[in-house]
Amino acid sequence: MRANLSVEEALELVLAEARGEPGVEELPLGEALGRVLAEDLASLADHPDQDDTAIDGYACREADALGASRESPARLRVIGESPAGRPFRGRVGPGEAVAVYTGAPIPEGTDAVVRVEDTRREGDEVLLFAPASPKDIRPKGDDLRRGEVYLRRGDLLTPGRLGLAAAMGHPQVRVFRPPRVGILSTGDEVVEPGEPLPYGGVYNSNAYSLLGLVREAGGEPVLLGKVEDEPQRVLARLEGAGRLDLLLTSGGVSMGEYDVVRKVLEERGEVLFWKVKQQPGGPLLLARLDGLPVLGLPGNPVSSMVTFFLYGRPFLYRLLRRTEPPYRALRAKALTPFRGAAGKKVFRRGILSFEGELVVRTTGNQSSGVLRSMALGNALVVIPPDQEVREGEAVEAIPLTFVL
Ligand SMILES: Nc1nc2c(c(=O)[nH]1)N[C@H]1C(S)=C(S)[C@@H](COP(=O)(O)OP(=O)(O)OC[C@H]3O[C@@H](n4cnc5c(N)ncnc54)[C@H](O)[C@@H]3O)O[C@H]1N2
Ligand code: MOO
Repeated sequence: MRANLSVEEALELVLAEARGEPGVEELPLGEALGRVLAEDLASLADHPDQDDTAIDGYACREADALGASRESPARLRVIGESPAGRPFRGRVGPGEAVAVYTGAPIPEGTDAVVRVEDTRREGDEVLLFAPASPKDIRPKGDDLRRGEVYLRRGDLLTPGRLGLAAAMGHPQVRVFRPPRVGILSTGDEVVEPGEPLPYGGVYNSNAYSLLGLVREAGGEPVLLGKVEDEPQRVLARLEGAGRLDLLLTSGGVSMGEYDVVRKVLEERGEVLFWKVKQQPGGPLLLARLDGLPVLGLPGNPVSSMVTFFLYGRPFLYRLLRRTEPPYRALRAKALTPFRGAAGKKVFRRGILSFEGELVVRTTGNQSSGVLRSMALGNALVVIPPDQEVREGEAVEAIPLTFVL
């Protein structure tokens, strides 16, 4: 077992465990928002499928209205119209024009359009007060070309990408099934919300904050409840959980004597590392139990969230072949000081906002037991080992919400 790793070393070992293949299912487009594509998607059509007009107006030959103006308008004969969806099928000759509407194909024989505001209709004729121009013609395939891949395996289906899949002509898409992530809580003091709180008790917040983080990262949380003190029971609980891609345990990874999960992992599985030079989340543990990767998250509510975010989320992104990174760091100006720690990378909770520039301020009490910091904050402020951040200095801030 390795111990006292840097954040980077620990992440590498966690990612090396992400070897599974999530299943694949086909979904109607309308149900695929927030899912991850399991296939490359090529366009089934050109868009536009013909040269078309970007404006309402008249299509004609550019040569027929050169130099047209209020004072000397060009006069053309209107031989038809081409609304979107009912294109004009004939051929347009010299001195002729066709009324066109945004999105309609450019009629054969024309090479320019003039906007309706620069025209006046007089019966069968139209007066053009400005030259017709090719600049408002959108060439065939301007947006999408048939056969070209615009969405890739591993792309998250955002609203824009759902629309793009539809624009390419796909009624359904193949997406990855969300990896199943077991969440097992430990600790005799932990009780479920709704139960009476005994002396020294604490409500099980970790199960729900982790459930949220797992779902946000594209996984399917499987709540496994709380384990009692016997190793056999822990194993039985896991057997009843069905196939899992990752197991999260919360609590019982520090120095305590009463830690049944760590005992099970040490005796029945293989502990790959324990302890990372970071705060919060220092006692993080990575193990394998019958081939199942296990992240032993520290019990403190902030620590379990931060460690899942920094390691569990990248693990799920790797399984899902995600094309975007699991998080991005931004540079912001610190409006409050942030304390660092000797020999440890520190992740403080901050509120990131734009006030003429990106700025970040502390959420207040930074104790690992103060979950309010994660509820109030929207970013982790990263302080490298042995450093401090003073007010006004630039810091690295990682938004906790998804940034494309
Ligand atoms: N002598 C030492 N003590 C501690 C060390 C250390 O290195 N030496 N490390 C500290 C750090 S850092 C952390 S983080 C915690 C990690 O502790 P455990 O993972 O063993 O977790 P517990 O002791 O079971 O609980 C810690 C804390 O979190 C609360 N908790 C636990 N589970 C839940 C839950 N599901 N929902 C809400 N809150 C939970 C628990 O009541 C404790 O208050 O250890 C330090 N100690
Ligand atoms: O490092 Mo522990 O994770 O403070 O709270």
